[in-house]
Order: sequence, then structure tokens, then C-alpha cells
Amino acid sequence: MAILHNLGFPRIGENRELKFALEKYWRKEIDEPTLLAKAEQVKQQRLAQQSYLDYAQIGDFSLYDNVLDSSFLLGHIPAKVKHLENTDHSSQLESYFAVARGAQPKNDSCCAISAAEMTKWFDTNYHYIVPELNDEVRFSLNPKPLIQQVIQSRKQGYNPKPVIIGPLTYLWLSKTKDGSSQLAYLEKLLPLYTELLGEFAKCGVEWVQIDEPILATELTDDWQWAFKFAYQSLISRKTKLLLTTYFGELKENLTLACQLPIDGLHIDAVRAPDEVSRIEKMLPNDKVLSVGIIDGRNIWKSDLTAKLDILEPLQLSRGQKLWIAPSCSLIHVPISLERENKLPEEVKNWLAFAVDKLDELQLINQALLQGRECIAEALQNNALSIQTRHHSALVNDAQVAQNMEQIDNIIQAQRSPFAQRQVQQRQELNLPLLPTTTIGSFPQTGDIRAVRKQFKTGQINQTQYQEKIKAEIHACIQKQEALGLDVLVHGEAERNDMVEYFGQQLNGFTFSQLGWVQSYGSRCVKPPIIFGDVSRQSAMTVDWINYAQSLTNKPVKGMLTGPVTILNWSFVRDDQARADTCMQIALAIREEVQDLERSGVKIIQIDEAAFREGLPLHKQHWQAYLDNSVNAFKVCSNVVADNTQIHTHMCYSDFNAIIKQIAQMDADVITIETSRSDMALLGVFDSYQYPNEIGPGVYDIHSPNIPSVEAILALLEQASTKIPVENLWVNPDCGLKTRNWDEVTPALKNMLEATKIARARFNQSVA
Ligand SMILES: Nc1nc2c(c(=O)[nH]1)N[C@@H](CNc1ccc(C(=O)N[C@@H](CCC(=O)N[C@@H](CCC(=O)N[C@@H](CCC(=O)O)C(=O)O)C(=O)O)C(=O)O)cc1)CN2
Ligand code: MET
Ligand SMILES: [Zn+2]
Repeated sequence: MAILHNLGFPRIGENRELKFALEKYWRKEIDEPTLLAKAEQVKQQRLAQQSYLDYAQIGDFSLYDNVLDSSFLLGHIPAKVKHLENTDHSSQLESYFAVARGAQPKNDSCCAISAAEMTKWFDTNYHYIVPELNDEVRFSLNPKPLIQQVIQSRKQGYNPKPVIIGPLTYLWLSKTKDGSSQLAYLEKLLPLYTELLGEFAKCGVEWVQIDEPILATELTDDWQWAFKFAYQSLISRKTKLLLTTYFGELKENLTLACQLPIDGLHIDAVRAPDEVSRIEKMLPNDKVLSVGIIDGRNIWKSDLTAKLDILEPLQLSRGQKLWIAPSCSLIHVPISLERENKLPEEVKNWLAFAVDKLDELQLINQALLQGRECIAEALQNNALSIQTRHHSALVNDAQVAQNMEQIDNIIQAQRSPFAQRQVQQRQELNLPLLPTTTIGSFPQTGDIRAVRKQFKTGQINQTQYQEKIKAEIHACIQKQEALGLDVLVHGEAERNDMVEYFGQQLNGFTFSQLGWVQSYGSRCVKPPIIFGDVSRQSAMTVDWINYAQSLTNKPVKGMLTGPVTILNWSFVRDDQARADTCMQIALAIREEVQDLERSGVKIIQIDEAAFREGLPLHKQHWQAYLDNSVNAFKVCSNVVADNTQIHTHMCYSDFNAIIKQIAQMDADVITIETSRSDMALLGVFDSYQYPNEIGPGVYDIHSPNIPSVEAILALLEQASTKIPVENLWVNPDCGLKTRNWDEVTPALKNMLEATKIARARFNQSVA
């Protein structure tokens, strides 16, 4: 028998209770105790859902983000929010949310607090709040909230295993403004970890889970050395340390990980199956080997027989020291299949969500304890379900296979050089210097969602729904005209989500009803499930765009989501190469691009928001991913005439390593996220002399703060030092769907005002 444990569990609540409570709290509709009571209910619910595990994780719950929680645990709180503490009550919630979301000035204070930077958690669609390191940093441990949870869970009869982010991963995720090494802060940080482990020991904690996922990335010598140094310094602790790695192979860090002075090592046996036996040999026998055997990143049922084939020999060699768990935290998958009643039965039988995965773990453990015979029936059913999936008629489409044969030819096609296209597009569009636009979505108001819900539940019919959405589009166009934007959008009111919306109209996709996965803070997504060959049924966006264009003389952008993003934000079939699924999607989007162009649309935006996030953690795999991703974009875009302008949009991206490939995509205009990082990202576009047009986001849409004219102007000035003014566009960071109109209207007004001033200045300097 092995020890069963988990690394992390979804925290948004089965009915997204936490999301709704947070948003009510932010709107000041509920007070802090009510929010905390709701959070407590969700915490209890998730503990109960995992009650049969040998250890209960404590500390993997969070009100916003667990990296931000770590910052508060370590007393690493930006100076700009410190004045919010020590007010009338002792809670840190106000400063906590101020870091996460920014805060508006109060009557008595001067300025708005901008939100901290947010970025992607490794190669996932989860976003964390980036800790900022500077000379002012003074760490000071604040263990109370965590310790209280440990004590409480023990009282409830659980065996708590606190989860913390390890010191190296914490620093690696942090950012120094001047680009100096984060490792300079390690010595300051380590005593806090020692102290924290001491606190855990005092309340009888046996095991602490310490997450160091950066061991699955390429580490330079100084980081490798820092690992040895750091864990050596934690050696005198009284609790045992389970060091967890996940999301990939350890590769050149494998020996290091096996030799660290820790008590147990968790490895991702799903993404790095070939390393398991090497690690088993290298990891000293007195240490726990925790095998992440169930896929925490995807939703397919495990092949239990194959899993047992891996685990049984390990059990023989490692005995009591074998632990089993999902490969990584389960926050990346939905909670439970049980209440899903609209999935096609056949497909549902192929799936496992978080609690179903823990059930699989239990079955596996039973077989390890009593032999496979004792779960013979379960194994048989499992094998049957795996088999039917492979042979199902739902999965394989001969027409798609035939279309895919053309793909190499399609990729070869070339548009004219950019300089030539630019001339034609300028004639065609006749836009002013610094054209202004937005990224696509406008506020998804409660009203719009309520109408969609009414349509979904049959309270209104399709015509009524369409009329309502048309009215929204109409209002949205009018507002943009009133603001004076140059290139308009229809606003995406008809889309529940930029990926789900397309998936719903493509063959090969299916959807859960309640399969929400946290993306950041209170925001969730319901990733589509790609189970079969993908193809387009009919036009997906053309009527909406044409309707919007019929209302204005300004150009309206056609708005599509690109294949790489659809792929990266879906649960993807694991029975064929991801690259092939990606190309199938690309062919479908290409057809849509053709239809839009034929209908007279002059600008088509193909969003590749998740382009960077899909980059493999190891460089060795980059080339294949990037080649395929660039080709997929070309498949979508190289079909249009030179005077049709192709835009793309990317967010949260560190483009340094991939600028060459972004240039190869050869979009006529790219809009990117830069404002939270103060245009730092633009340096790379400059040094590479990125030849095409660029719209660096001039304000942060993830914060409710309204950017001032001066702030926008300053960013524009900064951008103009890196990018030729003739090639600059002016736009927000990202889509506006998460904001409300009271935030959007004044923000865009300021953006346009700043543009006016900038145009006057730049026109002068050009003349
Ligand atoms: N897939 C994806 N990933 C992404 C992004 C993205 O846009 N999509 N953007 C970046 C940032 N991440 C984001 C993720 C989610 C949201 C977001 O706004 N999500 C919405 C849900 C969107 C959605 O599907 N909405 C449904 C409505 C779902 C709903 O809650 N309906 C209510 C009823 C209406 C209500 O009371 O709100 C219900 O069923 O009970 C719809 O419009 O139809 C949310 O959490 O609130 C924004 C950004 C990166 N990753
Ligand atoms: C996360 S990228 C968002 C792009 C999309 N067109 C929008 O404006 O919402
Ligand atoms: Zn975006």
C-alpha cells in the first residue's frame, strides 16, 4: 500500500461560490466577515472531498492567488499598500486586494495604487501576482493565518500537510526591476523558512510540502548551486520536507533533486515517465518517492493497468516509502463529473475531473495493497472505456484527414513583403498617425450574461437572443464612435469566452456545464474538450461583424481566436500529436478568415493570446512548438489579399526568447500587453527592429483603476523611443470584457485625449 496524497485542489468552489462572494465583496455588497465565512465553507467542502487521503493539504486555498499569499506569509508587501494596514481593524484584506487589483484613492489620500504585475504560472492558463524585489524589501514572517488553519484542521481530525512555495521558486517567480539576480535575496529569505518550519513542528506537523516546480525548467549553475545551499540551510528542521516538482522532466536537475537533503521527492510521472526508473535508482532508499501518476493537467481517464505497470515494481523496491498523487495540483482541472448531465454519454465515459482523479488514485492503491484481482471489474471497465475511445466513430473524420494532406502546400504560400502590404493597406484604410483601437471585447455586463442564460435555459428563443445581442453591438458601436476611436470592434457580446465560443461551433469539441477552472483571481474559464478531429461547420462570426460594419463608416475588425490559443486553452485529446490538432483548428480558422474577407471585412484580428504560454519548459522542445505555431498562424492568415490587414494580439508575454518567431508570423499589426511592466517588453521589439506595426497596450485593463492622461502619454512617449511613430498604434492592454462601462468610458476617453496630445507632439517632431 502506498500513501495517498494530493498537491492542490480547486478552490473556486463547486458552484464558483468563492468567485461570486469575492465579486460581491469588491462591489461592497457584502462585508469582510461574510466573505470569509463563504471562503470557510469552500475550504471545508474541499477538505471533505479529499477526506480519504492520508494527508490533507493546508495552504493551497487562496482568496486570490497562492503566490500572493506567499508574499504576505513572508511579509513581502509592497510599500505602496502598507499605509492601508493599521487602520481600524487588523485584517490585511484591504492591502492584499490592493496589490492584486490596485486601489482607487480614498478621500484622504493622494494617489491610486496600481496593481502588481500578473503573469502566467509556467505553461498554464493560471496567473499569479509577481512579487517585486527591490532595495526596500524587508522580509518578516507572518505565519499566523497558516498555522491557525493547521491547528483547525487537526482539531477536525485531518492530518495536515502544509503546502508552501519553496524559496527558490518564490524568488524565481519574483522580479527585480533592474534585472539583477533574484538570488541576491536568498540569504535574507532563508531564515524565514527555517522559522516557519519551526512553527509547523511546534504544532505537530509531520510533513511539509515544499513546491519547487522550477526544477522542471532549465536552471543555470548559480540556481543549481543555490538549491544545495538553501536546502542545506534548512537541514536542522524538525518536520519532514516533501519537495515537489511538476510540469515536466528534471533533466539536468535530476541528480541535484535526488541529492538534496530532503525527506521525500515528488515527480511528475505523466510528463516525465522516462525519468521514473532513473530517479528510483538514484533517490536514497530512506527517502519517500512520491509518484505523480494521474494527469493533473488534462481530463482523460487514466489507463489504470498502465499505471499499475509503472507502480508495482516501484512498490517492490520502495515499499512503505512509495507515495502516490496526481502529477501536479488539481487546480488546472474542473472539480467533478458527477453533475455533468449534458456531455454525450460516450464522451463522458472517457473523462475524469479532480475528484474522479482522486477516485482513480484510490483504486490504484487498492490494487497495490490487495492485488489487481480485487479491482478486476473496475480494471475491466476502465480498459473498455479506453478502447472505445480509440476506436470511436466520434473521434475520426476521414474528410479532415484528407484536408490535412494539403497542409504543407498551404504553409508554403507567401503574402507579399510587409512594406508592400503596408502601402496598400494605408491606401485602403486611410488611418491617422497613431491609430486608436481596442482589443476586441467590451464589458460583458450582467445583463448580457443574464440574456445568454435565458437563451440557454429556453426562456427566450434564438431570434430574441440575437435581437438583444444586436442591440448591444449597436450601442457598442455608437459608444466607440462617440469616443472617436479609429478602428472599431463589435465588442464580442455574443461570446461567453473567446475560446469556448469558437469551440462550440466546431466539430470535434464538447463542453462541460460546470467545468470551471480558475484563470486569475475570481475569473474562471470553462476549457472546451477536444475529443476528435476538428472542422468548421459554417461561418462563425461573419454575420455579427457584417452587422456591426453596417452601422458605421469606420472600419470594424473581424475578430477571431487563433489555433494555438484555442489549443492551449482547451483540454486536448492525447491520442494524436498536439501539432496535428492545432493544424486542424488552423484550417477551420482559415475558412473563417476567407469568409470574412469575402464579405468585405478589411481588418481581421487573429488573437494568439496564449502563444507564449504554450512554450515548452525545456528549450529542447521549443523549435518544434514554435515552428508549428508560426505555421498554424500562417495557415490562417496567408490566404488574404495584400490590402486586407491582419492583426494579432498577445498578452502576458515575455517575448525575449521568441521575437524572431513573432516576426515570422508576419501579422501586419500586433497588439501586446506592456503596461503593467512599464513598456519593458518593448525593448526586444526595438532591438530586433521588429518591422511591422505595433500597438503596445497603454493601460492595464485587469485593474479597475482609470489611467490618467499623463500616465498614458508617458507610456506613449516611452514607446515612441523604441518604435517608429509611423508604426505605433494606441490601444489598451487587452480586451475590456472584465471591466464595466463606468471604468471603460473614462479610461478610453483619457486614452484618446492622450493620443491627441501625442499626435500634435509627434507631428511637430516629424515636421
Ligand atoms: N479561455 C480564456 N483564457 C484566458 C482569457 C480568456 O478570455 N479566455 N483571458 C486571459 C485572462 N483570463 C480571463 C479568464 C476569464 C475571464 C472571464 O471573464 N471569465 C468569466 C466567465 C466567462 C463566461 O464564460 N461567461 C458566461 C457566463 C457564465 C456565468 O457565470 N453565467 C451565470 C449567469 C450570469 C451571471 O450571473 O453572471 C450563471 O450561469 O450562473 C457567458 O457569458 O455566458 C468569469 O469568470 O466571470 C476573463 C479573463 C487569459 N486567459
Ligand atoms: C485574452 S486576449 C483577449 C482578446 C479578445 N479579443 C478580447 O478582447 O477579449
Ligand atoms: Zn489579451
